[in-house]
Amino acid sequence: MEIVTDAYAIEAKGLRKTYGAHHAVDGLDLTVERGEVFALLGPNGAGKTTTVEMLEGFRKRSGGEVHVLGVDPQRRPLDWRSRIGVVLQSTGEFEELSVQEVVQHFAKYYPNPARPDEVIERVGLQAKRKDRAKVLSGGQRRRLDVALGIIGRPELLFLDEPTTGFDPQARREFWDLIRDLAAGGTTILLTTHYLDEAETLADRVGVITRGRMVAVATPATLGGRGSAAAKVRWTAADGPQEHDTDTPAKFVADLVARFGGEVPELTVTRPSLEDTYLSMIQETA
Ligand SMILES: Nc1ncnc2c1ncn2[C@@H]1O[C@H](COP(=O)(O)OP(=O)(O)OP(=O)(O)O)[C@@H](O)[C@H]1O
Repeated sequence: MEIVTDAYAIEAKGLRKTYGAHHAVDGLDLTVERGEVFALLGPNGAGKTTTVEMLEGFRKRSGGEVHVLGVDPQRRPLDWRSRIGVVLQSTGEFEELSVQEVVQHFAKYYPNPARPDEVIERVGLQAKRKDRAKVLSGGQRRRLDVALGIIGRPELLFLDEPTTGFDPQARREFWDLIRDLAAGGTTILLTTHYLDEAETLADRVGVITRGRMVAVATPATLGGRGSAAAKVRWTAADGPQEHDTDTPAKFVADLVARFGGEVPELTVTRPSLEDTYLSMIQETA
């Protein structure tokens, strides 16, 4: 089927990458709407980075059709590259330059860059402006990577495991930054192993196993999660109790009536995104 070129930020059909006999990406389909935040999930070695690097134009595909902002990424025209921001899994360049110098240097590659000082502040590195890149901690280095990804005001931002090594507060601050960018209309494709990150940030998630997209849904509905039975837990005279039900409100109302008031240690839960993801991965393994 012919791809309609400019309707989506990303459209890939039957995407393939083989290394010798190994099918790292094996006929993967992916559509990302403009303005959407899309998270790619999947176990180690599933093919997420290979997919993202083919979409960025850094790796040649072995097969399939791809359009990113209406362009075949393998062509990588200059004006297209300036519309895209990339945060790779790890970078180790420019060790001797200061944070400010690195960001200023990268700003020069773009026709309409953001102000370097503003970007440094947005990623929370203002106190480290004058420090050389090589003395930054792992999490600070990652923030610098993110700064370089957004300095060109990209329409589409690729983030490969962006918050690995972040402390909890830095992760929250990063999430705020991503929400800001998304609110400003930036399309974002990220890979992550943190299910809470996917749940908080993503409009939709896609699960990749063995080079194939096995599910695409909103975080709330992945794997039938939205309609899964609720688990009610409480403590009775003879110890902890639990019960699975499709009608938790009615079940809890009956419990309250039975107890004649408060039910000790009452909780009602649905499967977390992590529960759903893990059972999905086991099924397709
Ligand atoms: N240059 C390469 N040569 C040969 N095999 C490769 C190459 N790059 C990746 N692979 C293989 O392709 C598969 C997919 O790797 P990829 O890095 O895309 O996985 P991933 O889903 O990003 O994993 P992770 O979550 O660990 O980052 C793996 O089996 C990997 O060993």
